[in-house]
Amino acid sequence: METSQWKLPDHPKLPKGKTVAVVVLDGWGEANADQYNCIAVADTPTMDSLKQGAPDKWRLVKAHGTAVGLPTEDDMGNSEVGHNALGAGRIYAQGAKLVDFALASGKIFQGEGFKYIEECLENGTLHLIGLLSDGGVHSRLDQLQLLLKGAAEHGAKRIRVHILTDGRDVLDGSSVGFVEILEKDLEELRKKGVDAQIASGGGRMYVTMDRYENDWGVVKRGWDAQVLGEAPYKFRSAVEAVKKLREDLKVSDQYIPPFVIVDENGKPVGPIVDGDAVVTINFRADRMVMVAKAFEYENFDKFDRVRFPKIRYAGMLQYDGELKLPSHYLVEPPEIERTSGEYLVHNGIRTFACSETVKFGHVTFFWNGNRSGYFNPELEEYVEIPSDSGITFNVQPKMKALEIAEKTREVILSRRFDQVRVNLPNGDMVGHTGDIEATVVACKAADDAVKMILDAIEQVGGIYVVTADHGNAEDMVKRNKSGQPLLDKNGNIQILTSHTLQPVPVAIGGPGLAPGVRFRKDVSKAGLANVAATVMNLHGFEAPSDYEPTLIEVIDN
Ligand SMILES: O=C(O)[C@H](O)COP(=O)(O)O
Ligand SMILES: [Mn+2]
Ligand SMILES: [Mn+2]
Repeated sequence: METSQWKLPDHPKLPKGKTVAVVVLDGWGEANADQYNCIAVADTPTMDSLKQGAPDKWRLVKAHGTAVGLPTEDDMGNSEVGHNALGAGRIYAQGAKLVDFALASGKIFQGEGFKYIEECLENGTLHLIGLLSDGGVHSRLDQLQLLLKGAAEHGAKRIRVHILTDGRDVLDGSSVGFVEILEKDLEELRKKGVDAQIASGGGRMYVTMDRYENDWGVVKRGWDAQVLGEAPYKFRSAVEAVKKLREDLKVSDQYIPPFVIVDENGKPVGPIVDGDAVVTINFRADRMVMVAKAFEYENFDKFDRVRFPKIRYAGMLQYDGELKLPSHYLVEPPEIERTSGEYLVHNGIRTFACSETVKFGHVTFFWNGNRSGYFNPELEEYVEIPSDSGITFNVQPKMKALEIAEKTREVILSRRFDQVRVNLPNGDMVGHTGDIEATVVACKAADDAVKMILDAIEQVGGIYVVTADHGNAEDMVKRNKSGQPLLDKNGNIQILTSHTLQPVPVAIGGPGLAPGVRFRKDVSKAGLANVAATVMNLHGFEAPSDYEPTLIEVIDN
């Protein structure tokens, strides 16, 4: 786009030059207070005081389902679609939906990506690697089932599936059932003469699915099992593997150690070798970028791959548009362009973004439409506070909230930036562990961090926008349709480790907020995508006309 096309019109009423802090509390939804609502249980005076501003300065917006480009209203929100919507200001059909379309129409098998791997199907093995659940956040089992069927119809003679068990976007313990369903499908394929089997597995948080280069050891464990056929545990069947490892090691689905499936002679059934095809079946980007690098890059120094087989590799989607990674993929990713961050930088807004490693890409990569890197390094600075690695965050529920807030405060007080954007991960990362007590501590830590940031905004006469990307910590129990907690067969409540369908708050304020600014009453169906235009207004600009409408209006006093 030409420089002149990036120019945003001045807002008729709102001034420029105010520091705007945009704070995203990850996994912070709104729900009725009870003992499983960790936000309500926690001491959160700052967020409570923002709520007092309703309806003019505090409101709820939708953060799940079609409001963020997901297939149905039963789809919970997630960080990718949430931050995409917050940053892009428009609703894009997201990966989950695009893959559904491509499979339903059969176009997936006509595209460049499938044609590329198809060449290996005659003589090589097709390996499918990915998250095995119906969570719909990173992947979906029904999509894998359709891909398996279609691949066999298009000539795959030997298929190996490398599973990653979930328990994070779905209930812990549900992985056994998903493996059983997959095994049935593979058996059907075998009856049709396709040599199809599960070859390896492991829990998603311990094997393969690391993100933002927090811990390459995770990807290495996956590589060893999937490519080299080496793992500390060997089983004849994946159902047995998952059941036994859960029981013997007392681990949850997310943390099952790597295992390989072996034949009657103890030989791994499916290492990846020269001439094979590999497809990573997840549509979501963040936790696939690292493994994609391992499969795609000739020069790679993150761990010793031992063997780098000559394969044809494709992603379900292209995971990083800037790096063009991977170079082959089955489905075109959403083309998220002209994000608010890019516009604002073109209009001279000096931008700072910060989180700790586990969410760093959320306020940079996802915010900017799945694009890594700066738009203009002279105007932007992105700071990553290193996360602890190798731990589950219930043992450190405060995570790096204090460090993020301190850095943000320092940057606000320096007045070097016009927009200061942060993600506070606690409610989400600790919520995913299912540890209710720790999640309460996490929510308080996030609230403390918000306070520090708002205090700094107060000092510089700035403006704040506090919001969240989807729910998590506000509901930690699986419920029936009438909202009652569900019990398992032993009478214990079923802990909900996943996100929720709840709306999230948006709060505005600060001494720099022009008098007369308040939330409009006429955008009742607002979602996260309405936040971008709102933030642009607070910087003194009108949003582009195709953006979702702003949430605010200015009343003449
Ligand atoms: O990747 C994860 O950790 C979960 O599947 C979703 O969490 P996020 O969408 O908040 O990152
Ligand atoms: Mn999130
Ligand atoms: Mn999450």
